[in-house]
Amino acid sequence: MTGRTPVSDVDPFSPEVLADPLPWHAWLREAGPIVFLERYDACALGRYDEVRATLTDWQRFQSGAGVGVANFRTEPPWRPPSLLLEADPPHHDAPRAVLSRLLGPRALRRLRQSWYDDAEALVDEVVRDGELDGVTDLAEVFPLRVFPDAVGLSPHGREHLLPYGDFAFNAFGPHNELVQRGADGVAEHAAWVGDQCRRESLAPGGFGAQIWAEADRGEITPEQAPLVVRSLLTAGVDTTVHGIGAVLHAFATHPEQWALLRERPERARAAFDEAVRWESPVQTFFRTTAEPVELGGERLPAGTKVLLSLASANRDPRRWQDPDVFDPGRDPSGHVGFGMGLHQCVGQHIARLESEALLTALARRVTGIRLAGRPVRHLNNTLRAWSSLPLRFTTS
Ligand code: HEM
Ligand SMILES: O=C(O)c1ccc(-c2ccccn2)cc1
Repeated sequence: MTGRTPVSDVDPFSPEVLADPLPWHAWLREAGPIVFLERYDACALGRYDEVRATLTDWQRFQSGAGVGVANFRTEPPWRPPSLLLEADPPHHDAPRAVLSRLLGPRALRRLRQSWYDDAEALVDEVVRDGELDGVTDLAEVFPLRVFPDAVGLSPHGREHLLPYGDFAFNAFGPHNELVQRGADGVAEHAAWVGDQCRRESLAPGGFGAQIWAEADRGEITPEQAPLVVRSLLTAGVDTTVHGIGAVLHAFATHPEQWALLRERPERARAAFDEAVRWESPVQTFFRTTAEPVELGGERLPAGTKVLLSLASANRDPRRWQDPDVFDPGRDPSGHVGFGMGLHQCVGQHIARLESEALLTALARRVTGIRLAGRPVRHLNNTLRAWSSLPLRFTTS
């Protein structure tokens, strides 16, 4: 690195930064277009333009060496790499085409009414005047009620899903205390997840069975099918739980916005995207340079790990007006909370439908939503999450 690139020994994965990353994001954006992180022998990008440009340049900034700190070329991954997330074209193409087809807007019209009904039922169950926990009573309950059924998973053992995903998202970071603490139980969670990916385990008609049917049609191979199912179980649970936690926290801290949502419940979808921009449930991940590249005025050798801070980019004042304001009335399109480009989240429509169904059911019944105590963070190397969100509801 030449002297021009600011060098930092900050640890973006330290408990202090994970608990409150905003000062780190502000420093990163102001330090320059690119910063060298001594501790991880990696570069870091915090500005919207550089993050977006890197995400949309899959040829030079690749995923095949892993999208975490670890470089799969030099150290073995903890599990067989994802056929989507940790793959580049051409290998990425067929698995991606399969999930794009199965998880696209057309496919979700089939689920819409039943997810709306399930959201109404859950709200009727838990919501009454008084207090509840937005995480343990709503954000963790609704996705785990509707998504495993849509995939076709066994009703037994679903408690493995959240800790498995939590470990997977921690594992994109360094082997710190969060990873070490999760390592003890992951084998049992991974065993259950792996078993659920077998054709025989999956209920007919679910996403899992549909993936196996795609293998029968030759769209992917039978060897790939279980790993494509595993992608849904890894990426499709913790993300939506914390996305819903984020939007509930956003409204609880902006009660005037809840009143506006009740007037126009069709705005629920846009409000969720604004919460994904504002909070960025997925904070960071990496790319690896495939060749020497120029970035931010610096020349990076091939094999350089580049940290992309989605959260910092989503609050970059160079791109967003009043970026730190949660404003469901703004146009959030272009946010990088679901990524951008080739690897952009293939499950984003699922996430939007889950959140929209729950928010719409709540908006119908809940006239006021406020914090009823101090929320408690759940620390993870990649995810921005709450472990507890005390809320007070008033109902109509
Ligand atoms: C609020 C919820 C969610 C957020 C914030 C989120 C975020 C993201 C992001 C940022 C990426 C890009 C990763 C990269 O570029 O390396 C991604 C990819 C992906 N997501 Fe999501 N996601 C969410 C929900 C889901 C759901 C519900 C599913 C499955 C049903 C899912 C499945 C995937 C898969 C398979 C990929 C890899 C796509 C590829 O590499 O082509 N995600 N997600
Ligand atoms: O295919 C998988 O197993 C998988 C897919 C996507 C993710 C992911 C990573 C970073 C940000 C959001 N999603 C994780 C796992």
